[in-house]
Amino acid sequence: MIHIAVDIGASSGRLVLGKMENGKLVIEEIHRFANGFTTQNETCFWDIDHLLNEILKGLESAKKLGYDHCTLGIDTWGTDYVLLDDNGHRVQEVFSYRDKRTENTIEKVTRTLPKEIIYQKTGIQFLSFNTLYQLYEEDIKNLKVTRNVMTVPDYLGYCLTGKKVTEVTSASSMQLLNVNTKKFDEELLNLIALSKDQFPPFANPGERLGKLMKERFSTFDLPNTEVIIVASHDTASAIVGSPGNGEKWAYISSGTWSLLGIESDKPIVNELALKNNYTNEWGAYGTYRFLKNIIGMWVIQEVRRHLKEDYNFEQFVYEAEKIKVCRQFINFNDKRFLNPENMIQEIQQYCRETNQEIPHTVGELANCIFTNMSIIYAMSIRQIEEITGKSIEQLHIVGGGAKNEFVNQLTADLSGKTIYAGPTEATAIGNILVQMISGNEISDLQTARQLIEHSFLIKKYEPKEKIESSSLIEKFKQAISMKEECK
Ligand SMILES: Nc1ncnc2c1ncn2[C@@H]1O[C@H](COP(=O)(O)OP(=O)(O)OP(=O)(O)O)[C@@H](O)[C@H]1O
Ligand SMILES: C[C@H](O)[C@H](O)[C@@H](O)C(=O)CO
Ligand SMILES: [Mg+2]
Repeated sequence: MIHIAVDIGASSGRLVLGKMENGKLVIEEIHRFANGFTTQNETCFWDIDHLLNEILKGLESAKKLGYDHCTLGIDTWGTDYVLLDDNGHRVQEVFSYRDKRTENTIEKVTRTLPKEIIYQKTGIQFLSFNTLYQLYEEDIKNLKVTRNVMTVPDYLGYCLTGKKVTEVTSASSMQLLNVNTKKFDEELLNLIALSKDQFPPFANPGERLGKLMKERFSTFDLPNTEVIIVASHDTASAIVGSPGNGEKWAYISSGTWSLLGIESDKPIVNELALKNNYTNEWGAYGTYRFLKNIIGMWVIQEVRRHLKEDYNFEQFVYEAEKIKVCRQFINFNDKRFLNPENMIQEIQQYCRETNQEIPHTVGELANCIFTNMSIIYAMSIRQIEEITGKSIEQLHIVGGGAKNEFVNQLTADLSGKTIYAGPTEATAIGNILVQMISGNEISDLQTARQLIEHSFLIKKYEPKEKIESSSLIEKFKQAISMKEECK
């Protein structure tokens, strides 16, 4: 049986075909396209119709390759949503989470319901763009004509099949689900004037969504395509696709964001987790994604966009490696880096404000980003160990960022952990594996992960250079706290 993963991240989308061959999982990328939001009148939107079109182009490629029988799973980035009217039409364009309208919404909402209570209820980290805050800022006129609120992957599934569901791994990131009752939280819904009936019924990864609507997609249709509900939040699929084994592993899903955390069989909701802003998003098969959003490779993507010359990511790594020493300490998780006008100028301005050397060259900029990212990774690993009281032995870095050898080695050196880098398409792989488990081709998650280890190249990095990580992390902490005081 052939399976197709539709995996759409914030910077790129792809359709990846997966099948078993000689006891191994073999994948083939059949279509890739760029993704990104557009800014009109200072408002940031996704082009959802473009995404749908690209999915159809990918299906056409599959058909050209001779496939006519497959299952299909869709995952995308999280927290954004689509409002649908009574006719199933979009009420408005789909906002990007980087839109500035929610910049100060957490403060507004938590005046009514304190952070501690929201965290006790949801176990979800406070990010300015969680769906809760986006819906809080929504135009009431639009909400009045809204029949359904759907996440982006669920909406794309609806466009293909006509079936509406609320898949739980994406839904949990809304910060509207109660982690204790496992239902929508009425008090949170009241804050945004919505009722639970406006959300389609819950569905879990592995359930069947339905066949492609033939009447709508007659030219693109593979005659027997069935859409399977996968872990539709791309991070949840990436974690399914991470070949961790045992109890002592952590992961970084490294793409536009870096999602660093552990898989837990129960939510971890306590004071320390709240203080350090860790989330308990729901994962596939009853797991929890205890993790933290780190700003990730978005920073280098934006530097690349603003450079006059065209650089590729290999060149950034090459140039960064030439400069060994860390010259700046920057808290890239500060909200000023979420969507600045010009990332290069924002970094330089931060350095000016903090009396640090200003990075100018491509190598200096890349080194400063990659080094600080590795420091944040090492610090976060320590935080998780402190919160859980358990030590981590292996760190799996998956996603496009796993190709960054400089960050991989530096993270090993700074954290003292063994790093396993790859697969770089862990998200698409996790998407495919859920389809395979659903079709009884694989028995369970553990077997799926063994299959990944057996099928893909995973590169190991041992801590080698003795870096005074504690002193570097201390310097970073000091620089950050000085900056906090300056605010
Ligand atoms: N050859 C390379 N060397 C180093 N880094 C690379 C290379 N190729 C890609 N990357 C990194 O991978 C990132 C993109 O990763 P990926 O394709 O997993 O992201 P995505 O799926 O679009 O985003 P999301 O996090 O939303 O899923 C780039 O920003 C870049 O930093
Ligand atoms: C906002 C991000 O999309 C989200 O938190 C993250 O999990 C993601 O989807 C990364 O692709
Ligand atoms: Mg991705």
